[in-house]
Amino acid sequence: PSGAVPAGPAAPVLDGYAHVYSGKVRDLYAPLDDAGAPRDDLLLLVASDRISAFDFVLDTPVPDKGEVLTRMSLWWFEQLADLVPNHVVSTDVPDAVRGRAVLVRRLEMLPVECVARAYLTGGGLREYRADGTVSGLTLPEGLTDGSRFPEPLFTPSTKAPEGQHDEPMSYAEVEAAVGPSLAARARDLTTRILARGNEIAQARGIIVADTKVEFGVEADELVLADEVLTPDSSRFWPADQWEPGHPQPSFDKEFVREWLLSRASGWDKASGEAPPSLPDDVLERTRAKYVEAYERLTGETFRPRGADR
Ligand SMILES: CCOC(=O)Cn1cc(-c2ncnc(N)c2C#N)cn1
Repeated sequence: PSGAVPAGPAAPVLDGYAHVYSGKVRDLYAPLDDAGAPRDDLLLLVASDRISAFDFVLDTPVPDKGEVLTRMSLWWFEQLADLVPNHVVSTDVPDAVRGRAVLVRRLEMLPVECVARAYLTGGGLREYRADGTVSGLTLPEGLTDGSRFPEPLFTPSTKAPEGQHDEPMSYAEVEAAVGPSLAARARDLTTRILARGNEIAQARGIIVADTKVEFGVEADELVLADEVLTPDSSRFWPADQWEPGHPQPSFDKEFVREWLLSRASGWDKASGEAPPSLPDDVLERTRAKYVEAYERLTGETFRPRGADR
């Protein structure tokens, strides 16, 4: 395919597992059965230490990022267990991915990126400025970058092929894709997950501006899959710096973005070329932000379990 999206480091080979699919920063495997064939009832979801910025997967991993975000997602699954069942089976995973992989039930996934937004920014802001709506929903006048919505909005999108941007989906298109009942359930759950996420996160100094969740279906019930309320699936903003009217600083990616846009990087974003490698101090400060978000949210000290990889 054209475009400068780098292939990124190949997914590691895992004994006893078949590689199924790689996203920008995560890899999916199927466990092999005794006959060496991929099982069809389980998957291994592995979070790498890769970080993406400005739509590029950077070539310098952030130490412990995969483990911190896996542990954060597992914690959120627990916090949300009263609201929605999830796909988690176990964290008994190979040493090579210890701490940053989860064994999950393989589900029939909804063909919808279930996005909810509590604040106006990014693609939603562009749409609002163009025609006063977000995903077909009419909004009050006078909103600006970073404005908080009275209630989280359901703004679903398609699952675009690798390397392309997701396209907004109207609610009617979601109903056509999954039926009115599952569409209503998905909208209700996605907005409640973000509302609950902000109740918990804002009490700990973090705004979750928006989030993307994925659901599978099991016995006509929606099951929360993928990762949930992490800085990779959501926009995390430091609550004490929130000020509508301009782009908000990212809780976790601000150091990476600032350095890449600074003269020090020698990178010209407009060139379309892949960004340069990040210096160690930017990697370390970014790692510290992921650890800080985890410790603030969970109240637990982050202790790496993963073997030195
Ligand atoms: C590389 C990472 O890609 C993804 O996580 C997106 N994705 C999720 C599935 C999935 N498919 C069946 N059952 C599941 N429980 C899941 C999950 N999670 C497929 N792609």
